[in-house]
Amino acid sequence: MAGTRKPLIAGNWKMNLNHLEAIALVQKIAFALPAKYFEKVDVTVIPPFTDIRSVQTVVDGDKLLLTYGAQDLSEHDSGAYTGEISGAFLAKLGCTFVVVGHSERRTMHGETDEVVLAKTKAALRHGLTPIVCVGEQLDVREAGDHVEYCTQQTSASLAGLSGDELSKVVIAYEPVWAIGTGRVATPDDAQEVCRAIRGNIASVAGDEVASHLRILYGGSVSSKNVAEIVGKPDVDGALVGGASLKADEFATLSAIAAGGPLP
Ligand SMILES: O=C[C@H](O)COP(=O)(O)O
Repeated sequence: MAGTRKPLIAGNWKMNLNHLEAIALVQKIAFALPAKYFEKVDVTVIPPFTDIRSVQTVVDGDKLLLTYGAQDLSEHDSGAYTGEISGAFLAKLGCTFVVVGHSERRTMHGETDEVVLAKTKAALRHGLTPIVCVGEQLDVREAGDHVEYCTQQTSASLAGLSGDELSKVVIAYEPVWAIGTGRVATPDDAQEVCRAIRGNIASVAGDEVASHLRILYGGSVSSKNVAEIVGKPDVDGALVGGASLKADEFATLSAIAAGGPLP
């Protein structure tokens, strides 16, 4: 992580925790992370849609410094799209971030780079910060094509965005083979791809935009490995799945990303 970029720790709860459990978890995380940590790290939680209003109430009521977001949004703003959620609704609920193109949505819901791009544009239209996910499958990694694959996926998922728009995006590199498997990429693996993604952004938007862009790593991040991963120069934080569901663990890894001390 370079000095000019503040690390971001984002806890993607996936389809876990109801709204009552969400309130309890947010309160525990907040209790474990007093204000001093937020000078050095941004911490956000990404609960299911049905929890967001409850999380908003706790964050606003207790004036918490952690932010929150959503796991997906519609590429459309309103209309006959049953089951979809507009970015306008998320903005109204005070969301800061929205995850776009997570590999679970790309794989299970057939989201293409074109859909990811449309959703990224929708997020930006509504003043949300998209966390755009890219990452290779195991066969791509084993063939040694992961760098090219991820830079191409990044280009296609962000195609045509202006430098100003790109400066409002967060990218998350999540090798699919490391998600939920306990098989974490090495810090050097994460650095290799994050560096290439930054270079790719620099080639289309210039060094200034690229040098301010936050690029996260995701895939089996925990308090045991986060220090080494975010210690790499082009890795600016983590998108955390399983370890974000336990308050102590999530607070500890956030504190480590802040440079300590442990809570
Ligand atoms: O969005 C988070 C990632 O999919 C990582 O999940 P994980 O930390 O459970 O491997």
